[in-house]
Amino acid sequence: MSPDKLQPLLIVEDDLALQKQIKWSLDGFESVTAHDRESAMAQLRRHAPAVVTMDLGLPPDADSVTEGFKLLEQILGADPDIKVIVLTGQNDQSNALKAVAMGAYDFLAKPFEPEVLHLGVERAFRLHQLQAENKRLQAMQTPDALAGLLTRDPQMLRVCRTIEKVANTNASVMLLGESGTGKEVLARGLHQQSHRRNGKFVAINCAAIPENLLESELFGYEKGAFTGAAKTTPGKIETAHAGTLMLDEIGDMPMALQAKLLRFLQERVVERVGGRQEIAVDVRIVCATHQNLAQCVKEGRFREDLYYRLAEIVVEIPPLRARVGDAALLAHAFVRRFGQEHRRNLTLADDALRAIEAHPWPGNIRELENCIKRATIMADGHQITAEDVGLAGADGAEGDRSLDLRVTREAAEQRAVIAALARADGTVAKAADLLGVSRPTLYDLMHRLGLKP
Ligand SMILES: Nc1ncnc2c1ncn2[C@@H]1O[C@H](COP(=O)(O)OP(=O)(O)OP(=O)(O)O)[C@@H](O)[C@H]1O
Repeated sequence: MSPDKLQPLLIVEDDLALQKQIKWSLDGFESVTAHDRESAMAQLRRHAPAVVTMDLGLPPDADSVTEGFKLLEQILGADPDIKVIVLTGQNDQSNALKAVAMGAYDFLAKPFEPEVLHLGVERAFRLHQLQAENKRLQAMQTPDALAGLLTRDPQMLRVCRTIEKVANTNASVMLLGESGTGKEVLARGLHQQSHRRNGKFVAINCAAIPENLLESELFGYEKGAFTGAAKTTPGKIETAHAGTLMLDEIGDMPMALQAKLLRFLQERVVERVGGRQEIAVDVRIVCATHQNLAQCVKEGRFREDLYYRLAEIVVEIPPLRARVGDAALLAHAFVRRFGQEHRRNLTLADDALRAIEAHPWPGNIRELENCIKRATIMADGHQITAEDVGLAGADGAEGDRSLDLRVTREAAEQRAVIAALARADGTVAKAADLLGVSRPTLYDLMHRLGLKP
């Protein structure tokens, strides 16, 4: 099923005779029409066209191009992938060029040959379809370095894409997410994906180390710098030279050390405790926290200047309860992993799956992992039951986000397909049964939604 078959052409033209003529010359395409900016935007919301042809001179002032340019801006603001073909007056090349500079796909001077218009529209549809296909394919892939990270949730897949995109830059990355959401997995993935960095991945948990030791852990110390400093020891920053340093729970870093870290980020040199020599270090910093750092800044518990140094790219990681279908997907994977470890062939019973899907998982993936580990030990037979996972049912009521029927319908379809595939552990025939559709229909849906089994 091609999405462009569902996405029509929108013809915006205030001269009704000309509108008819354009529609007629493009009768091979499914089309809808509009005569001014307001009706064009209403049609855009209703039909999500892939291609738009538009006149620049639109009412209330059809002799000027003001409304046309406003409309062009609004269309591309709503969806930059829409291909807009601008129809201009005979000697209006400057406006045509301005439209293209604003992002229009092409222009055509009136009066135009119907065949030329037909060809332009056809090419625009083809390009739109190719780009959409490309996007779908990209969205389907979790980057190799993140191969251990399981997800089918669109928001989490976007997080993976961001990690992949920023990997080969030097930008500092801040990972924000609840405990157990996979911040360390992502930080390691970022490091592995970064081909420029052939040094080590070094992680330090700022909350787990007593304040007086954190400085020497980070910056290292010279022999004799303090009692017990028996030999010169490089710090974590130095150890991560040419690699990546992960500062976990950065929100817990004491103020005095925040100042020292800021100095390092500005000057990119470290001085070991008790040392006088400045050592240049090239390191990519990834920090993570479950705290609301912006709030910590407001409350004066975290330095604002350090925050901006660290937060060049901020990545928000959704909690497990907000990821569509991931609880079941991960549960199946953990059952396989722990089953193999214990040499047992185990599967999840339906009641266990339903309990897993309904649970809010405050401890996120780590909690789920532990829960399945325990359940694989508790299970008597080949099936893990709801009792083995030890979860009380909960209702997963959700807030309603959008009232746009098309968007809501598509979102509902996507959630149902992802959830069915997850519950069926990727078996398409079983997922089709759960959804009450045929297998080919499900394949079509998966293709359209960019989902793999
Ligand atoms: N998407 C995922 N697929 C598979 N395993 C995952 C995924 N996300 C996290 N895990 C696993 O869950 C556990 C917790 O992940 P991780 O330590 O990265 O979380 P975290 O956010 O850094 O937690 P904390 O804030 O408590 O340090 C790890 O064992 C990790 O391998």
